[in-house]
Amino acid sequence: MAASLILSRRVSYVGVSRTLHGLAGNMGPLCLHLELKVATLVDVFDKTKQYSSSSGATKFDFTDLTSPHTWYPKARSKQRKVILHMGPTNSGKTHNALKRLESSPSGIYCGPLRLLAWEVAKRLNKANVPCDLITGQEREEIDGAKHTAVTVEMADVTSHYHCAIIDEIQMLGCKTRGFSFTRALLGISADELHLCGDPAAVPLIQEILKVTGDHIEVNFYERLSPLVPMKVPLGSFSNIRTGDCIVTFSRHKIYKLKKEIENGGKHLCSVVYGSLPPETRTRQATKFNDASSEFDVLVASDAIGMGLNLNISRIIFSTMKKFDGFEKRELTVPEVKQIAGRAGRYGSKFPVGEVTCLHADDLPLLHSSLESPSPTLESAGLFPTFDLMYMYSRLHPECGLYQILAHFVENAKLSDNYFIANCEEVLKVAAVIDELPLGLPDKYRFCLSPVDMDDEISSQGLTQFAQSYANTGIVRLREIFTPGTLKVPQTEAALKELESIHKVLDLYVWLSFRLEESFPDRELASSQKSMCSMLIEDFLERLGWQKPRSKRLASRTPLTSLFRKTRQFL
Ligand SMILES: Nc1ncnc2c1ncn2[C@@H]1O[C@H](COP(=O)(O)OP(=O)(O)OP(=O)(O)O)[C@@H](O)[C@H]1O
Ligand SMILES: [Mg+2]
Repeated sequence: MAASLILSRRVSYVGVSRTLHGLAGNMGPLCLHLELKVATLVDVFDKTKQYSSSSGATKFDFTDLTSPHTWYPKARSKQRKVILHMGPTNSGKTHNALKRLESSPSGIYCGPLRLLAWEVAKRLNKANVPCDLITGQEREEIDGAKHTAVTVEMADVTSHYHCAIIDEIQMLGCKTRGFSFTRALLGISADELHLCGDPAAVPLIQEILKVTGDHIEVNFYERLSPLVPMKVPLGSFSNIRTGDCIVTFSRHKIYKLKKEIENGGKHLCSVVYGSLPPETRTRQATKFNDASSEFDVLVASDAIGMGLNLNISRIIFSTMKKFDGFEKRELTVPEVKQIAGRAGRYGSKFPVGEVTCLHADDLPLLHSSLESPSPTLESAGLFPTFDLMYMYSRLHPECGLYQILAHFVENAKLSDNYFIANCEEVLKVAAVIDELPLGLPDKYRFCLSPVDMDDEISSQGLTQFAQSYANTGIVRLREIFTPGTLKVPQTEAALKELESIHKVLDLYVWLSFRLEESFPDRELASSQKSMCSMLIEDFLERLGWQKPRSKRLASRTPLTSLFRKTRQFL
């Protein structure tokens, strides 16, 4: 497997500030728009420079982030009607907001995940409302579309819409990605802005919007179908039944549980976890949902908490603790509710959901969490815009991006409603990228790419892409990747490697959308990404107990034909 990805140098980064640790692990697929063109920035800079250089004049403090609502003049030019749809999971919040979007002349849906953006684009197009899809790694344009479904980082704050939706708005409190939700909340220019999410976010949103002059309406929702917490634990895997979803928080445990359940000889398990390619997650979910498929049980991590429509009858927590990147801790109330709420989806074949734990000692925490309200959100994430960093860099040309970012993080002035985003992942990339002869916009772009620097293969991939780009201005995929060498993984370690290769290819596609001429092999990267997910899925089907070959084959497309199909794109 390693032969397929030729990564020459190891990544090393030092001096990442320990004070920047946050709760969430990954920065995720970020993409801030560079809202002002560089030429405009220079104009702005020249106007502001006089403040910072002349002795008696007031100094312009670039780290003053106390009025972020003023960063978005288009949104401030009108009074928006902001409609909050607040309630527990499965209460019809998104559905109602989407109804409004569908009937509006133009609009945008902003979701936290690619899977949600895909689902919304599909739903609108099916309803004969042409809808584009734009995520960090996809651009699907439909003729005549006036609607767009995006991942929140891609929200356009320079256009005007009749209707806009920000889904899972409570994520504005997320340590790493929250700032993208804040940006969308403050920056989207729309007549109507619909916000869907947890009621815990209501007071903070009201507080934030006090200064924007927007009109706010709050609608509270009730769950559409009952969710019943069980008094008895599952106890043994022999009690597993069709429609169950077992939740655990490590990849290794997911495979262990899948094997254990399948070895019982009664059920086959689909799996869903964060580092699986999103298209694989969707296909695993589809198999589980399909009543005629043999995959009738799901083993999943909290990646099922958002974004997938699943026919789950019962959620079973195998543990109430998870490792969050820093420590092993108990699940929080919102986490328990979000995951448990997946059982008994309204309109699915299991209209009543049940929830329990594998072990009896975990039941008290499950019950108390389900009965408690989520703690009220206190503040929203914020991140300095590129414009501010660029202007600061003009005054301090000796500073690399790492130093600029660290300066902003340490010195940012914020009002009580905001916290500065956890930039640890960004700083790790900055430390590597600062070594290369690149301008600030390029460095910033690489820093916001969806790279997992804790994954060795991914971080090496990013380093190599950036080095080639800095040295030659053009990055051919074949320099680091040999097509045709991917194989079905035989071990869990090989599977993990294939997932990482998928991430590197995904990163190439992401870069190709921002630096089109320098990353010309998008098609090859995309076809190899598809190949990775097919091989991963093949591994998943082979794992564990196997039904007689003839029956299994009937429900599967032979891998060889998939290979042939993919090769057509090479
Ligand atoms: N009025 C309705 N008519 C038909 N189906 C509905 C209606 N309201 C909701 N649904 C369906 O019920 C399911 C749950 O609705 P929805 O996704 O809007 O819930 P939600 O409150 O946004 O949940 P979550 O917090 O999990 O995102 C969806 O499959 C949706 O299509
Ligand atoms: Mg929803």
